[in-house]
Amino acid sequence: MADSRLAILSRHFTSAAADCKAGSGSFGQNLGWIKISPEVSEALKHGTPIVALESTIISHGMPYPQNFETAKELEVIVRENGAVPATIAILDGIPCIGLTTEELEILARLGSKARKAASRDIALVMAGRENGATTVSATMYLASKVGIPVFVTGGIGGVHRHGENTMDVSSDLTELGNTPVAVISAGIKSILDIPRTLEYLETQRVTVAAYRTDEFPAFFTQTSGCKAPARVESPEHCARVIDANIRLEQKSGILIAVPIPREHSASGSLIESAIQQALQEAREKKITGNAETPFLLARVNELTGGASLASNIALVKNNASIGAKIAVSLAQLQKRSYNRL
Ligand SMILES: O=c1[nH]cc([C@@H]2O[C@H](COP(=O)(O)O)[C@@H](O)[C@H]2O)c(=O)[nH]1
Repeated sequence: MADSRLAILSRHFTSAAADCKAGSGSFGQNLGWIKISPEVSEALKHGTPIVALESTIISHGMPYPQNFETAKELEVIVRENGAVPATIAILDGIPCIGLTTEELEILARLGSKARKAASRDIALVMAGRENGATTVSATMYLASKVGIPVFVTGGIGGVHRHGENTMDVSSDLTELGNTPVAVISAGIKSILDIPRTLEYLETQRVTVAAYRTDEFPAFFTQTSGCKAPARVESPEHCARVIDANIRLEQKSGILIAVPIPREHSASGSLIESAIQQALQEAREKKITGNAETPFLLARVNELTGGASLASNIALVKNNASIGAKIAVSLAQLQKRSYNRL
């Protein structure tokens, strides 16, 4: 129900934002564990569309200074499309919803010195007063805590190749099964096992749809050889799916997979052979667990002479523009429902 959605939003807002005395940047007495930027706090209060953005992509996904430039550009794109950006990270042990440019730069310069923080790591990073770059799972969790239903990233984690033996399955997938946030991504990299990832998402009750295509995209390439479980046609269509998920009070999330724009996917086969080589090297060097994705991303970028980084940046920007339009449509839909009450 729209009213319950609004009630949830307002509960989240009053408990997290108001108690945090959002706007002053100081911490509240009750829930003094999270900091919401004044701009995001205002947007939450007024039902202005917001797009959550993750921070592992900044620290571990790209090198400095391209990571800093991209992080700033993503926020500009979100704004140009009518939404408020909320980059999420943990700074000095405090989960932050909405970062200043200075904070974005701190994270970008820290790179892999920041801890790659998945959901399970949030408590550890807080307790240790560390800096944590949030992955898809941790960003989803924190976004949902404050009532942000739309989140843009590049790619999500998945079932790793040979996952049937190693059990290496990203917690992004289980978080998607447990947290009602819509993740807008370019699909899943072919460094992962895409068919098994789609199976696992089904098991987790995650709604998965590809944007204006029948095929599930593979991050650097528009195609993966896997049929998408469903297809969505427009930001309005995505917003209706998200709105329905909220009305149903589903606990699970939504994955919207947006193919990389064709002009940036040209180097797909070059990237694919680099991926094969990087996977081989990871096996030889016995690089596993949460170190594997950053290793593969960096190595593929080296092997492609920077082409993969350029594609990566292009697809995230495309996702940011579509994600912001989805957030705008969703906010309009919810306002219309609210006005009818
Ligand atoms: O193309 C990318 N895929 C994944 C990541 C990051 O890696 C995380 C998944 O890591 P793992 O496979 O260790 O769960 C994602 O949530 C995201 O933050 C990234 O930067 N770029």
